[in-house]
Amino acid sequence: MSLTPDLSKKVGLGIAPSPNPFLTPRPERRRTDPRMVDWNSNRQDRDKETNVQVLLRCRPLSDDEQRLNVPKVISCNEHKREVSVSQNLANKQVDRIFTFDKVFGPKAQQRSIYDQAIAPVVNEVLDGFNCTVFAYGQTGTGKTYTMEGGRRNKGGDLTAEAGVIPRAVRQIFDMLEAQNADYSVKVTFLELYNEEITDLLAPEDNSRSTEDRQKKPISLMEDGKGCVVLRGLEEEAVYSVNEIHSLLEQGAAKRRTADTLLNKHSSRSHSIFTITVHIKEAAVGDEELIKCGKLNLVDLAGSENISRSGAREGRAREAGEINKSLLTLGRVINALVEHSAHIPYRDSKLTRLLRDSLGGKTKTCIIATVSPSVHCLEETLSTLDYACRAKNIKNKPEANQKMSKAVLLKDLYSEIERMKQDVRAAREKNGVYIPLERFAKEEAEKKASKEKIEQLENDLSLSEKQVDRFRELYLTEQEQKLDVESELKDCKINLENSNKTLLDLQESYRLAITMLKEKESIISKLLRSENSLIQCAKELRTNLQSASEDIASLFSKLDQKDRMEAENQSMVLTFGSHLDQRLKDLHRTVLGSVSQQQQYLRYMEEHVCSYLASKCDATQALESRITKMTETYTSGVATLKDLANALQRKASSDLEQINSTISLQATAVENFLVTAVLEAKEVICDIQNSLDEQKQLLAFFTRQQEEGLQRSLVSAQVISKETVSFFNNLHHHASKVMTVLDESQIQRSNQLIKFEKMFKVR
Ligand SMILES: Nc1ncnc2c1ncn2[C@@H]1O[C@H](COP(=O)(O)OP(=O)(O)OP(=O)(O)O)[C@@H](O)[C@H]1O
Repeated sequence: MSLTPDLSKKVGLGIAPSPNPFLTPRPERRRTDPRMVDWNSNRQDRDKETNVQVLLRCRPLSDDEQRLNVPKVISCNEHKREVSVSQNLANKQVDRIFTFDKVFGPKAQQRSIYDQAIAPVVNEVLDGFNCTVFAYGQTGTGKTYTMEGGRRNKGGDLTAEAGVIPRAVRQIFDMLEAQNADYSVKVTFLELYNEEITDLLAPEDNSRSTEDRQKKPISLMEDGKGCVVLRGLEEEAVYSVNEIHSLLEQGAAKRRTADTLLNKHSSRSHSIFTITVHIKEAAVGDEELIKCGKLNLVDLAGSENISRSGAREGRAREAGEINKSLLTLGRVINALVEHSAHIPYRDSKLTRLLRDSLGGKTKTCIIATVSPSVHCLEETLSTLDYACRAKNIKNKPEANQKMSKAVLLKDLYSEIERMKQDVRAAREKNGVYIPLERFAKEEAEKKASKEKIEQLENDLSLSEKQVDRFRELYLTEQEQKLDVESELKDCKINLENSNKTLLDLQESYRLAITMLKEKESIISKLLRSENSLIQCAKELRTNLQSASEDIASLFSKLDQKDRMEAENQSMVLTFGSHLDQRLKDLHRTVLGSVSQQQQYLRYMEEHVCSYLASKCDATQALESRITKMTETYTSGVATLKDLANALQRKASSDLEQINSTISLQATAVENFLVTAVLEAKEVICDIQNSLDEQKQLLAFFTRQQEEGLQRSLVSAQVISKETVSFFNNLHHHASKVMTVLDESQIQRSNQLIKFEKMFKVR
């Protein structure tokens, strides 16, 4: 930004001079003057592009916000130079991260911001550069707090809350004093309100009304070389920090502020405080050089959401103007970032004033301020996007050309001389107070004008004739015009009324739209919750239906179970009676078979006894016979022995007789043996027969026994099979009933869990 105040009117008259004060000529003259020495003509320096530095400062929650527990959506990481914004988009937590050249969180102190970010900029000013620091952000986020500070500084002492401006002033003076250099410091302080520039340092004209005083306008012009000239802007020479502070307070008090919903002391205008420093440098040969640097400190009005700031009518128009100029600033930033052929600087006075700071030769630093509150999320995101884009703006900072002191002094002296002549003429004469030389010059100009006037008079008489002709025409036209005018007046009144109604309507329309939107959102929320309720009710109904169905099925299962149990009971009973019957039958059969067997056994016993008795008799008879035979045999053997002896004694005479007797005896023995054998055979046969009989009887008894046993076995098998099948059936039924009961138990517990869950959710 190169703001060039018009020096023709003032320049620090009446202020006590410093030990070595000097005043600089108009900067526009400096640029064009061929006598100036370009001591800084360093090509590399010229072509060096630097990005605009962007800092981000997040203010702490205000006392009111803390009391209301307003949630924070911003978190700052000063170390990483990052700011993250937490957003809730469609029920999703989304974090957006922005990176800046420096980030200062809510706890950052005024001093640390200044030392880290602004002090190096001020050093550049003292090195002969033009620098701009401007604060940008939503209303109430701390732009004025950052630039000017919280509380006013007492005397020359800086308080902890002192902002960028008082600290920069202090640094400039401290450094100049430390350098022990000859210097001059001048300041301007202007306000841009509703596209009108006013001088905040202009002395108050007590003859005017308060309203007129406040609205003393400054015209903004261009010198044809792209430099902005502010005609009528007071440039005050200052010699101490305190002087600047009092000027600042004076100017700040004149700034337009208002109480809005978002800031009790909201600045309604943009303000630019400019400090111009001229420093005498060490002589190069005979030449003494003057270095010039300029620091522009800009506090922009806050961008605001008109409905949220509660601005109405005049305030709303004012906010509209603020937003319009900031919008143009945004368009300029966009055009610079996109390297557009046309940069719309001329679209607002703000961008015309900041032209050199955005894409020009100035070193620029933007402090973007944001609030951490969730209520400011939309504006915060817009500020962060804005500031992020601004990081890409490239400036080509160039140090101001140094001037030789001789040239500067010559210019100053001639300026002073001209002013002195004016003062002298004013003191000495009455009437016209101008020097003779200028009087002669003006007389010649007057003569030329007179000649011109005569010629013009001739032209005028000719024209007058023409005018007469036209006058008639004009009169008729006039009458028509009067008619039209009265109509127009009516129309204007109507139009004004319509405009007023339109504005009212627009306002009420806007209000209605916002109310409608709010209502729509409430209705849509209600609809959504109604739908979800209906959905829940439907789900509950289906759940209840399924539950009642389950309960019915449970009941039917219980009935079935009862039925089965009754059936089982009756089955058990019939089985019991059946079993009882069968067991009785078995018992009877067993008893019958036992008695039969006993009978058989008794019969067998008897039979066997009789058989044994007969056998005993037969054996005894056989034994007696055998005994007899043995005796007979023994007697025969003895007889034979006797005979043999007799025979032996009779010798061989009786041999034949003996032989015959022997053969008789042998035959008798043989016969006896045959009969004995036959008898033995008979006995054996009898024994055999009786044994066979016994065998057959025993076989018969055994068969009968076997059959009886078989029958009882079969009936016992049948009974056991039936018992087994009955118990299997019983077991099967019981397991079925158990599984049914288990299933129903699981189902019921699942349903109960579901119900519980559903009721918990609701
Ligand atoms: N970093 C901070 N620390 C403490 N208080 C702050 C801070 N920033 C701002 N504030 C306080 O917040 C309030 C609003 O600040 P300020 O007036 O500076 O906002 P602004 O951005 O200039 O608003 P507007 O654009 O409406 O002028 C003031 O009371 C100020 O003291």
